[in-house]
Amino acid sequence: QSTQALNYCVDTNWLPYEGLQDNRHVGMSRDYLDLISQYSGLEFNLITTQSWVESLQQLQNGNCHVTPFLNQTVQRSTFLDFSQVIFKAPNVIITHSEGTPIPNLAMIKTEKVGVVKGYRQHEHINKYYPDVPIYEVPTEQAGIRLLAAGDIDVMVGSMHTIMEHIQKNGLSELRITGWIGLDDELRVGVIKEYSHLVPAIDQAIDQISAQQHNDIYRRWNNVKIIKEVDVWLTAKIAGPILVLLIFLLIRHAITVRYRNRIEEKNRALESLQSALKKKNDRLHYLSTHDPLTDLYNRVQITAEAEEHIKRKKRGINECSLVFIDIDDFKHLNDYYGHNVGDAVLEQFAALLKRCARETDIIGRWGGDEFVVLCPGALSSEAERFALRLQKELDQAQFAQNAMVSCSIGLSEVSADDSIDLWLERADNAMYQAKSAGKHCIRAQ
Ligand SMILES: Nc1nc2c(ncn2[C@@H]2O[C@H](COP(=O)(O)OP(=O)(O)OP(=O)(O)O)[C@@H](O)[C@H]2O)c(=O)[nH]1
Repeated sequence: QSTQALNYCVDTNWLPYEGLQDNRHVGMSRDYLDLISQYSGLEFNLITTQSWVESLQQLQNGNCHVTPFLNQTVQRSTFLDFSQVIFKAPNVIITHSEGTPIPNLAMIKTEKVGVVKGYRQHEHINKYYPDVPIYEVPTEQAGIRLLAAGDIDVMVGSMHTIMEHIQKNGLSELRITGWIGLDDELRVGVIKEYSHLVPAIDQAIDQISAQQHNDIYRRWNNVKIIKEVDVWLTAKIAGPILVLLIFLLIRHAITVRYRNRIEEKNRALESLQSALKKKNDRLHYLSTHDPLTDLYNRVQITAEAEEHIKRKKRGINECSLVFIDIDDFKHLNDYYGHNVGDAVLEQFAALLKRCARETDIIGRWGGDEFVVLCPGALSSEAERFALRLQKELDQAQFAQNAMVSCSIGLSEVSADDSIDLWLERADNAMYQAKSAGKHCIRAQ
């Protein structure tokens, strides 16, 4: 093993084979050179250049002693000796997917073919296809872009590096359509002055295992770039969908918020409506009922009586009116007090309800006066009710054991009646009862 240090140059832009990134040597040739150094003991110092053409010049003028990954050509053999082949891959033809696919260089007539300046495909085409019009490009990447832009018709290059450029630049419109009849057979090139080192390099290459070859290939030809392109494409498709989704989510959230608010307001409105209905019902009740006894008031009794006069006029049915006045109520009030008077009025109303039929209409006319309308009843039937009432009253027990009696006037509705006349007759009858000593019944 030798410990000799050698300067080396590389192609600056030929990934995944090799390239310079931040003036550091990267790519497959970097891994191979490390293994060769490890197995041969040779040391390699990178001389940075701006391009492959400059690297070739440095090799020609002796500043660079070695280049790790290049094809052997007649011209290059004039100043370099070559190791055995380290890596092999086809050189391919690339066209635009919309153009005619070109499987080999013999098919080319007038198409402009891009070839990287200084690459050995130049020598190959000149030698075997002298009529093909060559268009020199500075790098494979530049050539690929010119092809995508339609400035050249065909590009030739190394399969792996070309694929890397296509994927990296997202140029999915380009296709590999053929083979130029040439393979990359990449070797270490050593300038003539150091050609005695070639056997040591060959021995080192022999020691590189199949597994190590595989690992290097995989490391530099993985699908990382494709994944990046996929991510970009996915973002392009998913971006608008995401924006739309966010818009729909925001709209949904706003709609839900407003719907909740409206529902809240509706609930408040419903509760207000229900409270209003209760109040209206209460108002209606108060306008038709007496609050102390819960019986109909004078207004409602009058309306009901008028209805029965109309029915009588139409000959539908009879109706009798029972006018009731509690006897000596003033005295009861004076003796027991107004509260007891109220209690007696309530108890009297309850007694009326008990004695009356379900169809009878009972009301408080005012003060200690009550009216019962007995639909369908003739005066005689109304009298039976009045007698039942007097009897119940005699047996009833009132607050403070107060003695309560009443005078009752009856009148049957006639077809000529007005409400005043009908009431007047009943009232007169009641006064007759009073005049007769109270606690009795009279009819008119
Ligand atoms: N406690 C109470 N007393 C009332 C109410 N409304 C009227 N009164 C009283 O009832 C009494 C009615 O008396 P009057 O109509 O003068 O006659 P009376 O004492 O019953 O005598 P007669 O009718 O001749 O039997 C009055 O003193 C009224 O003040 C009431 O809601 N509660």
